[in-house]
Amino acid sequence: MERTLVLVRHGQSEWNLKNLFTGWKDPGLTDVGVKEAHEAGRKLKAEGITFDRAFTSNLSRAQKTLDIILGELGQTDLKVVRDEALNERDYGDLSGLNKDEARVKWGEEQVHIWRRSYDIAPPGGESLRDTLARTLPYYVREILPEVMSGKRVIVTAHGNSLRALIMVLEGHTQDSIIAREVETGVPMIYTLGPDSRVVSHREP
Ligand SMILES: O=C(O)[C@H](O)COP(=O)(O)O
Repeated sequence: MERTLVLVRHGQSEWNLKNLFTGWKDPGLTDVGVKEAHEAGRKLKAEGITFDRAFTSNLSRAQKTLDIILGELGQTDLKVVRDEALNERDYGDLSGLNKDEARVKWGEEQVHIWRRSYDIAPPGGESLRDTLARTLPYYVREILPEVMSGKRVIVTAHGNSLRALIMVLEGHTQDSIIAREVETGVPMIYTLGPDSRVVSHREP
């Protein structure tokens, strides 16, 4: 049985372009972000992949990315499930601040720890562990059963909500997840085995 799960980080957002911490804030896609989403859809089409189920967050950049991908696949009628469990990591007090200015204020190392560590939360926000604590139960409860029943599933979400899921899917440790970057608009195609573990992963 085919068990396909595709994860896509939204295309470039207005705040990615401005280099601002975004988290639960809701900026739209830039023109580049829209292009990246079309490109993601075209890549999936070239792979011959269509979907039976689609999940996204409560934030417009991920929703719009999904709409564009489904448009490229001729699947605009597919029902989309939106849930804040898939939202970006809450960046707390950093939300809206410039990432370079934050490095000047708090130092390169501290900002990197807030952005990439597993268990150190930015002030007033969520660590990756906190993010995992909401994305993983949602994945197990809502998404995984669909994949395991042979439905082809797409999830469009965010750099850190996806890093949380990827940590489990790719079997990263708290150390190895630090270096796992997720690019905007690049489809990550996973095939799962009968025990729900990943047997293959590619990024066309
Ligand atoms: O929320 C944000 O600012 C970005 O989408 C992801 O941020 P990061 O690259 O700092 O993890």
